Amino acid sequence: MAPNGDHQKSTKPPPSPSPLRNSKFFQSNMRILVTGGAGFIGSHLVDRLMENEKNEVIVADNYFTGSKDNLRKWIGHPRFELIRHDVTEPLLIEVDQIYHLACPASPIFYKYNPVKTIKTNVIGTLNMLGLAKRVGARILLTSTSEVYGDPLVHPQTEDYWGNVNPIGVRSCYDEGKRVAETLMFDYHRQHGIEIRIARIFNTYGPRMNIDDGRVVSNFIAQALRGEPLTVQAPGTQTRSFCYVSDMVDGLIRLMEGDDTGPINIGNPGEFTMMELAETVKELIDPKVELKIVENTPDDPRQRKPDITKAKGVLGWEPKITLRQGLPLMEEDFRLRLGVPKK
Ligand SMILES: NC(=O)c1ccc[n+]([C@@H]2O[C@H](COP(=O)([O-])OP(=O)(O)OC[C@H]3O[C@@H](n4cnc5c(N)ncnc54)[C@H](O)[C@@H]3O)[C@@H](O)[C@H]2O)c1
Ligand SMILES: O=C(O)[C@H]1O[C@H](OP(=O)(O)OP(=O)(O)OC[C@H]2O[C@@H](n3ccc(=O)[nH]c3=O)[C@H](O)[C@@H]2O)[C@H](O)[C@@H](O)[C@@H]1O
Repeated sequence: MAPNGDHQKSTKPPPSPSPLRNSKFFQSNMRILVTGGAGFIGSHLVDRLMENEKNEVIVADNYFTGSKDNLRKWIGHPRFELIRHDVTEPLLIEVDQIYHLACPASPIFYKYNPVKTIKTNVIGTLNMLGLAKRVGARILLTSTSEVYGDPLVHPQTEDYWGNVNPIGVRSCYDEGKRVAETLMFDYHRQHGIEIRIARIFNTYGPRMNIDDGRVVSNFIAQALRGEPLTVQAPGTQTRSFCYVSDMVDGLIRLMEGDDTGPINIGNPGEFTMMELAETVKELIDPKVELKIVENTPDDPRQRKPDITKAKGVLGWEPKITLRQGLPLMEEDFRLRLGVPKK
């Protein structure tokens, strides 16, 4: 073998660079983890994040209440990865931002296995904070208006500490989220982690599980099936409903802004459950009946966000009213239930 390799000279042209060199994969400059990204809000958030060609998105989800179907348009995309992962176990990856959504959100699901729900909120958030600390990522927690419990202040401002039953059937969720918020601030103060906390108020829209159990999805599915709308007693309890595209916009603004929060993100339009049922009835099927059924323990009697802080700090306010949002959700439910509009 000649050491100078002269006789090895080839007449072949040099190989062309790997096609990956020009692929979008290598241009990405923000790697974002979305835990719970196969769920309702998470999948809409992923859609929005993927619109930006500079983002690479990784979803970690255990599919308890979410589904791969919600992400089907991204599976196989070079800037997208989907991992079956339970956040109660540590996750070792390299990311720049973490949107931490993983947690069952519908009361029927979070009460199904309350010990698992509290583990998800506490150990899951601890694991994601550990990841944020190790790689220096900014982390956003989707907390909830349930941290205000059955509120004695109305509408709720962020400085209200809440009225929460620590030993009730909802505590795995509302106390779990309160501990998650505490952990976020302790990691921020002790380790300098960049944190963001959103207190989300009832959000609705396409892709909610049809049998999710939450009130808007229940009423729409019931109206389309011609079943009575189950208004839980007394029917005078209120909620304020935010359309999912407004919610995603608020979450991204919070992540990109400078304020740690907590910040209320929700639509201040407040309705009694009876008013919601009447609106769904009017829009979908005026012949459908309303049925008063028994309520569940500790159901908050009123809930409405004060969004002064979101307006001032994030320049955010919702754009879609309930009457505009319900038909968009109806359209999606009709498609999935196979009930065409007459
Ligand atoms: N939708 C709302 O009205 C609302 C209101 C307040 C707060 N939030 C919060 O927003 C987040 C998303 O809510 P959503 O309405 O999209 O609910 P969802 O149930 O549709 O989504 C939750 C997702 O988290 C996943 N998940 C649950 N436990 C997990 C675990 N241990 N490990 C990994 N993945 C897990 C589920 O499979 C699902 O994909 C939740 O944190 C919820 O508490 C939602
Ligand atoms: O926004 C929030 O912070 C929280 O709101 C909801 O919890 P909740 O408001 O109890 O949600 P629903 O189960 O949709 O109930 C809303 C109201 O509708 C009533 N309801 C529910 C279902 C039904 O069929 N009929 C009915 O009247 C309930 O009694 C309750 O008063 C979500 O499920 C939580 O994930 C979220 O964190």
